[in-house]
Amino acid sequence: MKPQSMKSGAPPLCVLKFGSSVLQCDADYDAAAQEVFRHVRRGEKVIAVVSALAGETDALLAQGELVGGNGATPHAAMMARLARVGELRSAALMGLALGRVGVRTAVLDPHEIGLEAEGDPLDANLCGLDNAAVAEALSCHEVLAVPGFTAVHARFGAVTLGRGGTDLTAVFFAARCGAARVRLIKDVDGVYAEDPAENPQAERYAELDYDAAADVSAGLIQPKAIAAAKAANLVIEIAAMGAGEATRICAAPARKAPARPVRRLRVALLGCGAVGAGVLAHLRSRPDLFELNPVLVRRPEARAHQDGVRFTDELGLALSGKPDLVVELLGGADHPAEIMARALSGGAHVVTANKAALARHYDALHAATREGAARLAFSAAVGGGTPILEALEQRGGHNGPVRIEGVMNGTANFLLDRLAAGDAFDDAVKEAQRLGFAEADPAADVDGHDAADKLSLLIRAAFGKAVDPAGIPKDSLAQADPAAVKAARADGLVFKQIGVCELSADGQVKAEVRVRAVPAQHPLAGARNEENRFILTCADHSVQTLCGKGAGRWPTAAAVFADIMDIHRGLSEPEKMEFAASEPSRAPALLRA
Ligand SMILES: NC(=O)c1ccc[n+]([C@@H]2O[C@H](COP(=O)([O-])OP(=O)(O)OC[C@H]3O[C@@H](n4cnc5c(N)ncnc54)[C@H](O)[C@@H]3O)[C@@H](O)[C@H]2O)c1
Ligand SMILES: N[C@@H](CCO)C(=O)O
Repeated sequence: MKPQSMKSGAPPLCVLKFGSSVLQCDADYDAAAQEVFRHVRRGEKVIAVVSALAGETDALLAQGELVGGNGATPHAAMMARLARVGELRSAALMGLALGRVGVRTAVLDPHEIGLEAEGDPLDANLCGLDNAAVAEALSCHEVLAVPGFTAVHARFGAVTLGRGGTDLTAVFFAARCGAARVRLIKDVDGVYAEDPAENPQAERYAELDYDAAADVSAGLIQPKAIAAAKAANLVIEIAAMGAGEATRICAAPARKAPARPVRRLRVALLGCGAVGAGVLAHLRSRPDLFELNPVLVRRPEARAHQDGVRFTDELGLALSGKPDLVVELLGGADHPAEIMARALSGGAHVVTANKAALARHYDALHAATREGAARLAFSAAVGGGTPILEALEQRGGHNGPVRIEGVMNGTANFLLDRLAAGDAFDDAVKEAQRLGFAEADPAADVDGHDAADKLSLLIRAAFGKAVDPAGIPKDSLAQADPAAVKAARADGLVFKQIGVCELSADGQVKAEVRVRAVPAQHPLAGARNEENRFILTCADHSVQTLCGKGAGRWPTAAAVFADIMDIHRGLSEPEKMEFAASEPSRAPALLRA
């Protein structure tokens, strides 16, 4: 296979393959989306190659056998058409799961990207890909989700690539598109000398060469995929969902990985509202990694029983037993800041989405991280599921950002959209509250305070300067005339709440939150509903635009949980830190003492 790199200067491309061993039920698409999001927030573009849900291909083949076999030999090409249905469905489900998080995703079937195969209809080999179609999809989406296992055949139409063929699809995409990484995600954390299900003492490889991998990984990796990787001199990683470490299959002698028991972190979750409930669901999906303290809520008696989850209204109980990690999702500013500072100086790591507390108590919280040698992570505090803080970290240093302009409050954007559609202001506010976008006091959204808090965090991250959010001039949406907002459409204008901050050559920072009409072609004009959009301008005049869902349970919980997983990986897998150093930068909001 001849690699054809994506355009130079483009973000690194990563191919992730999700096999049936990690797609056991519908809820697993959520975990897979979280895994994809982890790479997206590092600034990578992702091709997600998916298998069918576990058991689905067998069920389809059995059905085909019953209908077309039954004493006769079923028609191979017909069987291939039937067998691929599970993957087509799975790619669409993956797209839906990513859409919930707010990651811009294209789902394309083989005929839409010229993915061609030749040979036996049930055991075909890949031979062609329309690189331009892939590049186009990735130019306006962060993720391209494609079905594995199936391709287009000149004679038979649709064919399949043999059992385990999704591995081959992933390797083929990586080789043809010049991916920086191809990771096959399995239900084991790498390749072992023997099947660890049969021998729990079996040793895991850190690295091994293609031929040795083909010998020991029968049943785990499709042999055709290993051969294709060898021919393309491509490193394949075999890893578990959420893991940092992987077995690397490459042209290197075999090397075993040191045994490293996975550490379960004790987590104190404070707050179980719009965001907290989403984070609780994520934490509960990984009982192997997290042990939950009683969750802090206002009315524990009103909580429906959830297996294994206890609720409390006592802060002391929620923080009992020296938790490793405190997740603060209460809202408010001063009280949560006090709780976080105490936890940090006591050595617990903290993850929060609370921009109000961070903007007001930034220095005190950072002093506490140093005191307790703990980490404070807050990716969700700006942009919700839009990784703007990560992008700033990645673009830091010489020629870093000098101007940031954006739609950074999802509720305000939602309200302006509703006004433009003719809805009444109060009804629109109620709807934003129902959807979990608005702050406990929606005046924070309406009057620009929330956007000002976010600007102050962006200014810290981009320019390293302290700006009091109270001193940032702001317009209130309440002053916008609903009739004018609605009428603007006819003139090709769209009203937006826009936050801007700019660093001048003499080191001064200017910031403001304005409600103004912009032309429909303006890059911020297209932000719909709770979407956030940011335009970063760097000192070298390069411009980057980021989009995503800026508010709501799932996008925000995804960012919070991604911070939690980063902390877990950092604590459990020291080797990962070395590994990460050669990768694009990690979450910026992850501060280390
Ligand atoms: N909702 C979003 O889209 C979003 C996005 C990004 C950041 N955030 C931030 O995340 C945090 C949580 O937001 P949310 O939307 O989930 O708010 P929410 O009001 O839905 O949830 C907060 C929960 O904490 C509980 N709580 C507050 N104080 C408490 C106390 N002293 N004891 C026990 N329970 C208490 C509340 O009863 C509520 O259930 C806020 O800081 C918010 O600014 C929210
Ligand atoms: N209320 C905030 C939540 C996300 O920070 C918003 O609507 O943007």
